[in-house]
Amino acid sequence: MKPFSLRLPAPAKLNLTLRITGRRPDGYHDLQTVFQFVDVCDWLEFRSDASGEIRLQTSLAGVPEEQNLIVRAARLLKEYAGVAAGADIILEKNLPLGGGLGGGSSDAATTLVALNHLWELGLDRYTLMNLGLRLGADVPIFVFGRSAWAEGVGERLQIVELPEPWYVIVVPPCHVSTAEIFSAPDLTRDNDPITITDFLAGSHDNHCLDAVVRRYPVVGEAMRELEKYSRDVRLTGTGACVYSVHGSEDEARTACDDLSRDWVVLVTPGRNLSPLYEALNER
Ligand SMILES: C[C@](O)(CO)[C@H](O)COP(=O)(O)OP(=O)(O)OC[C@H]1O[C@@H](n2ccc(N)nc2=O)[C@H](O)[C@@H]1O
Ligand SMILES: Nc1ncnc2c1ncn2[C@@H]1O[C@H](COP(=O)(O)OP(=O)(O)OP(=O)(O)O)[C@@H](O)[C@H]1O
Repeated sequence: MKPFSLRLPAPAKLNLTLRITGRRPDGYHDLQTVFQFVDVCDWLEFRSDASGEIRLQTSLAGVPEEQNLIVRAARLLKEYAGVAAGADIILEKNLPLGGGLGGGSSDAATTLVALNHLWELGLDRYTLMNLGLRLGADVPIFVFGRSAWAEGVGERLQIVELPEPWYVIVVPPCHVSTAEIFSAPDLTRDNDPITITDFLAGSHDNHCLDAVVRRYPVVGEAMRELEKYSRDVRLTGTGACVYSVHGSEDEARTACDDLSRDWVVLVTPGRNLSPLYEALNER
């Protein structure tokens, strides 16, 4: 029977490496990155109705409805598929803004996937990924839903099976604008490409790191704190979040408990299958 409502997660992602290999005429950058999901999520509830309107109830202050990626995703899908129905959407926002965890992009992807179900559109994942790319470079990976090696602006995706370690993520008290970092004069834009094998052998650079730390010293401070608990500490996306990699849950929870005295900290396992598709029982 046709479902009337759906409640689904919009998980965060981590960039396990982020390389900038060139700049395009439109100002966007060619990247190489590896995405993995984590178990920290926004939650969205969708109800389809006959109103024809898209309505969003949200705990997210400061983002006008017209600019909210959830509303933009719903309208884009409605227009693309010629849908007459409407939807009521409730957002429970847990992911930090401007954190490099891709929260807004993940909300948009969950919206595309959920409304494709509720409106019974039958669009395939590839079509939804292409629609998502119109909303942002990070949307396709969340529709794809599997940990991946990515090239292009982040939309050319290839599944990679990765270890699923525990991560401790520190959320520094600042918001980093992705556009600001990608337009920074001091960003190196002509780095050599690597292969997946290089990544798996330990090449984990994030080419945005220096530009971010220069502008937001507190991000560097957070990394130094994490380095007390792990030798493997990285920046996700253009920040602000930084994370450490741990072999066991116990080790990660100990670091998290200590760091929580002074920082906002999340502790979570990595996930090769997006919690979105886990909830839908799809792969
Ligand atoms: C840094 C990453 O998070 C890595 O996963 C993403 O590439 C960013 O993805 P996103 O936030 O969805 O990015 P968008 O909303 O498409 O773009 C935000 C801004 O970042 C810059 N941008 C983004 C992606 C890219 N490959 N090159 C860029 O130069 C553009 O100036 C753009 O104005
Ligand atoms: N549903 C949404 N959730 C969060 N931000 C949204 C949403 N809709 C629009 N935005 C806008 O997008 C901006 C970036 O949001 P987001 O939290 O995805 O950044 P991010 O985690 O740095 O993402 P990325 O890793 O993709 O750069 C926000 O500052 C906000 O203005």
